[in-house]
Amino acid sequence: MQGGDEHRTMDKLIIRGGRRLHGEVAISGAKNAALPELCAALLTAEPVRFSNVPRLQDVSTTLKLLRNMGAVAERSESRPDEVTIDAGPVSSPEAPYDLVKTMRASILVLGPLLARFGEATVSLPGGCAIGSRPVDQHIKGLQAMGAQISVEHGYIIAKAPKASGGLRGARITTDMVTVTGTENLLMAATLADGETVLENAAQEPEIPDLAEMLISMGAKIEGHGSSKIRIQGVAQLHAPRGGHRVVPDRIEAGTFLCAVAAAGGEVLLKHARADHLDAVIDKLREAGVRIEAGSDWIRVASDGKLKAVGFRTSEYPAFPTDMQAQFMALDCIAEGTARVTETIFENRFMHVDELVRLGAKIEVDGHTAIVTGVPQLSGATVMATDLRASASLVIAGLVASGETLVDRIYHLDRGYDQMETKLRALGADIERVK
Ligand SMILES: CC(=O)N[C@H]1[C@@H](OP(=O)(O)OP(=O)(O)OC[C@H]2O[C@@H](n3ccc(=O)[nH]c3=O)[C@H](O)[C@@H]2O)O[C@H](CO)[C@@H](O)[C@@H]1O
Ligand SMILES: C=C(OP(=O)(O)O)C(=O)O
Repeated sequence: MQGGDEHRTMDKLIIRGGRRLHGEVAISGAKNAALPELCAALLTAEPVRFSNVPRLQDVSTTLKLLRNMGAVAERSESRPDEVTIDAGPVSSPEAPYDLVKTMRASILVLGPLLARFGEATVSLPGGCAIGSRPVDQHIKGLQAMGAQISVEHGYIIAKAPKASGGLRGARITTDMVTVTGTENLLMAATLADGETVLENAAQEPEIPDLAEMLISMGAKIEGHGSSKIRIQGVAQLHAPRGGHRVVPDRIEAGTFLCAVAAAGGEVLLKHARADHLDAVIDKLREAGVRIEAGSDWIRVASDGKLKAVGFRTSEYPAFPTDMQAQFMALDCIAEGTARVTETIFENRFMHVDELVRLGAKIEVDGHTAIVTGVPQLSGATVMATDLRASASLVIAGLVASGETLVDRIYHLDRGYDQMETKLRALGADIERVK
């Protein structure tokens, strides 16, 4: 899937490897919480204030999408982590292909639009480098709530007219655990008539964060953070009193942990939630990385000498698929052999060929990659293929000898808030070139 403004699509990163990382880095708000939460502002006619919103291309795309529908969506100039969305004036509950194609999370407007306006027309999200990513479970769940849904000319056309009672509560068991599917149905259910029970719900920390925001808007929700969420629909929602603060990004934090583990050094991650990263931290410790943590900080220290550690991605609280590529970069330079199995997405090993260009030894057999550590990677030109693949190549570049040029970093800009600036402040030799 493509992403990024025209002027940034050509940007590249040049990394000269071999520097240790030292100092402090502030972790930003979570992309995967901010995106559904910005969409949740569609559920009320009152202006919603957000803080700790990361500066990401995906956030800009979401704001653009909301404005396209008639909302007033602005980032504060004086406090750039603050965003206000006034969906009062929304006149056109439509998400066109041009905006949706760059970001799969735009499907998250479907539930809120249908719940508040009784209709929504949302383009099917485009294909993506990590697998086919259908949205059948979102559609199935909304149909169970009484929506009439058809797919015409690439658009999901959904109707649940208020005059005929709108959405109604239902018991929904999704075929698999789906993060954005759970979020879409959760948001839709807040304004449905009666009780909705979501079984097999996703438990990723971004879901309780969204649920807490919805509760502060007047929604009645129980069980969020477990696999069974119960929602009693209410007639209308208001803006969260005092605004909503986006939870810290556990994947950005995990990426910095891996960067320090690989490059060596000692770094304090501020505003980072170790309790959302248990599986990753366990594996890092197994690899020989030293980690201490408090309620909102993590300290990581590494001498760069790592043991290869195998892992298997799965739903939260197990090892996240969004950390698979970054951790694989560590295994590439560790001692021994590791078995990495991807169970969430069908095609999420696109970084393998690029890591191999840097000298890594990896064999892929179906959903499993066997990684044999090598003593040293060597810099080369590589191409980012998706968001986390890009981060994996940056980590590899930090330890490779000589110069690594990472092309197509618009993928990185979708989901990392000023990654190269943060790395440079820690001592990395990294620069963005146009
Ligand atoms: C914006 C956001 O939060 N993105 C995250 C979200 O993506 P996203 O919510 O898209 O991922 P899902 O949890 O929905 O996908 C899990 C699996 O279910 C399949 N599936 C999903 C829905 C559906 O209707 N039908 C279906 O077959 C998918 O193809 C995939 O194989 O969770 C993923 C899994 O943790 C993360 O990698 C993404 O970073
Ligand atoms: C796959 C990811 O995001 P998205 O669902 O937005 O494509 C990700 O954050 O790694």
